[in-house]
Amino acid sequence: MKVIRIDPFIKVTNFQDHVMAIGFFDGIHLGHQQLLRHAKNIAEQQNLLFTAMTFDPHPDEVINNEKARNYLTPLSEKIDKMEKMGVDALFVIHFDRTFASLSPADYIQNYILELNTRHVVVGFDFRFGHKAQGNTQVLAQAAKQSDFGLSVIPKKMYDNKKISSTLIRECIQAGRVEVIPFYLGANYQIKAVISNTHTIGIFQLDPIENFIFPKEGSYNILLMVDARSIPAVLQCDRGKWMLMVRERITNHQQTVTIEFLSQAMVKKTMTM
Ligand SMILES: Cc1cc2nc3c(=O)[nH]c(=O)nc-3n(C[C@H](O)[C@H](O)[C@H](O)COP(=O)(O)O)c2cc1C
Ligand SMILES: Nc1ncnc2c1ncn2[C@@H]1O[C@H](COP(=O)(O)OP(=O)(O)O)[C@@H](O)[C@H]1O
Repeated sequence: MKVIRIDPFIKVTNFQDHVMAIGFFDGIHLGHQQLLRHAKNIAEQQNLLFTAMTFDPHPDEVINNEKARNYLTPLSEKIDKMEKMGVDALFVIHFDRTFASLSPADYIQNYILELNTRHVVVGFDFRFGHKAQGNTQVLAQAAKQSDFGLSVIPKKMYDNKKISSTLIRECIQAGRVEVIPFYLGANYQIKAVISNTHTIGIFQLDPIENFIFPKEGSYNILLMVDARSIPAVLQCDRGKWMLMVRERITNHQQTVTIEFLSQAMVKKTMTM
């Protein structure tokens, strides 16, 4: 998969005709997956490239001055997941105040038409352009006028609620990691580094990148390390994440993947 970063000083010209899914896509949850699969199908039917367009950082970091925002999928993780969804090229637009002030019409002209997009795929609640003035109706009008295709994907729900990255963030932050597969289609995963050994079987874990962490507590997890998947317990106490593993781990100071399964009932607090 090609990753094409776009900022106001980079203009992409002569891009191959393609079908483009647009959105922030934090988490690539089941709603996003439905949308991306639809775009992939159309690209295959029409023999076009399958692309996605996302933004970095999140508009709220720029517009609402939200500092050090955490993500379900920080950009590198999102790139991995997009590749797994079969995306041929991912446009990553540097989201800044200049970009945010583009009108819906200018966004369509500069970032849809000039990129040779033949078909656009968005969700029912997609908004774009200055003050989020553009919506699917504006896009539908432009599609008619400028002769590109448009698919608007209906709301994907679970348990009568719209599947959304906000909902998933709230569940994780509340420690309800066991419900995440219903929304994400998989357990919630983060990447971290085993930084320190305290006593045999107890290690300190330091987050890398800006992943959202569950609230303090104890969690049953799977630790992916040394090409193994090891059941373990992760406990957070006063901001420090400690890992209790029964098996031998040699891979210190390396990046590991932690998959959250459920909250653990741990009576005794670990001693550090
Ligand atoms: C050209 C452009 C300008 C935008 N300007 C604003 C803005 O002024 N205020 C805002 O809250 N969001 C703005 N957004 C963000 C969108 O509302 C929306 O969050 C973004 O397009 C990602 O779509 P999604 O949230 O459906 O994934 C803008 C988006 C685009 C593409
Ligand atoms: N549950 C859903 N069903 C259908 N489309 C969705 C759903 N959630 C998001 N989308 C669409 O996916 C794209 C990315 O949306 P985004 O705003 O990043 O997701 P979220 O609402 O989860 O934060 C947008 O086009 C949006 O309309």
